[in-house]
Amino acid sequence: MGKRLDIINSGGSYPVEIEHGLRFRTEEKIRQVCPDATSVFLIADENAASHYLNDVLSSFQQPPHVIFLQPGEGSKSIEELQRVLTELLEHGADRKSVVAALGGGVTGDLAGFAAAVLLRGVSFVQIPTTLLAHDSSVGGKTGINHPSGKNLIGAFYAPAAVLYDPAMLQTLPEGEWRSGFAEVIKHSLISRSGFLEWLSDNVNNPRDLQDEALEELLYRSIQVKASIVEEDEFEAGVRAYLNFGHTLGHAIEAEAGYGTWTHGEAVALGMLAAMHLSRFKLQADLPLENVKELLENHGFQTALPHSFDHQKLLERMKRDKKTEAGNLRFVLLRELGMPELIPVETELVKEALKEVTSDD
Ligand SMILES: NC(=O)c1ccc[n+]([C@@H]2O[C@H](COP(=O)([O-])OP(=O)(O)OC[C@H]3O[C@@H](n4cnc5c(N)ncnc54)[C@H](O)[C@@H]3O)[C@@H](O)[C@H]2O)c1
Ligand SMILES: O=C(O)C(=O)C[C@@H](O)[C@H](O)[C@H](O)COP(=O)(O)O
Ligand SMILES: [Zn+2]
Repeated sequence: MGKRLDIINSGGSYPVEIEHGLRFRTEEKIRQVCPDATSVFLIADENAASHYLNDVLSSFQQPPHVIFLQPGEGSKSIEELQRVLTELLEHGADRKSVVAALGGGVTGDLAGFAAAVLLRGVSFVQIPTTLLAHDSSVGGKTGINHPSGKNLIGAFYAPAAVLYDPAMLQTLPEGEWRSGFAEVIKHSLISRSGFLEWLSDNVNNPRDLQDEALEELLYRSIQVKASIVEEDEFEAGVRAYLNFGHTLGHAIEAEAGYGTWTHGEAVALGMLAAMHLSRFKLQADLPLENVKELLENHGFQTALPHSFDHQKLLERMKRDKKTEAGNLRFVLLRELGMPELIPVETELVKEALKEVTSDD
């Protein structure tokens, strides 16, 4: 049992290990990739820590210093970054210290950015505890939010290792399984690897998957991401495809107030809007109703509530990192599995917003 991928990047490569029970071997695994580490600092989401911190700590001979993070998107802030950096410095972090993130995407993004800027960079290890973090822990995007928009401050900073123990997902609330599954669906829609077919044949509810089947799901979804980030680590081209659904998704998250919508819920609606845009702009013949039904079957909201002001969403979208010279660019699908990054006229975006807005 257990699976491993090695992600090749500009720094060499790093392992992504997926194995039930891996949390009990955390120190050994960190030492394998950082043999001369002077100390380990664990940045831990409070909810994840309440279930798994003792297991992780039991793997250490010398217990690491633990910095707790309050659960929620609000922790991806400049204030929390400052607090974490201060605590790392006050507890003697040096250039050979290792920062390890125990939690979901929020913890990984914040801790990774702290590791990237602390003393101009210390080693970083991801210990993901959510389904969504199969996406966020791989590829080296780290960062925090700004009141203007999601992830507007950050750095590409690859982990030294990703230590994924899927047994830790068992305590995830329903909505967090759903949120993570949106990124699984995203990977399936942008890839021609047969993942979409595999998913519909093998996964009814990700929560019901037993040990090996869950490892297989994570492995296959990470494989899609890995092949893209290996080709384009710093998003000069094809990596933007991983942003399918995120132009509107990020705008929804920021406009609703960080944490009101989960990342995955917002991305799911963003994917539907991007598919409408693909119809308008590329005359793409996409199975939109099937994808909508798939999302509904997994409990996603597929209609944008009337409370969202379309003009405000548009203004948010214009601050997206893909925007160039004020022109919105979207990841569209020419057909399933064939994403492209395309400039889109504001009028078409308004039409797509109307298409996804709730009738009642
Ligand atoms: N860096 C990237 O490439 C990338 C990719 C996708 C998403 N993201 C970012 O990731 C974030 C979302 O990540 P997330 O969905 O993991 O959210 P999260 O980190 O906020 O975790 C979701 C919730 O689950 C709780 N939790 C975590 N692990 C748990 C466990 N094992 N048992 C019970 N509860 C647990 C947390 O306390 C939190 O309440 C967003 O900020 C998004 O922008 C980053
Ligand atoms: O890894 C990537 O590249 C992604 O775009 C993955 C996304 O799922 C993720 O939400 C990412 O944080 C978005 O990046 P951003 O550059 O749009 O902030
Ligand atoms: Zn995402």
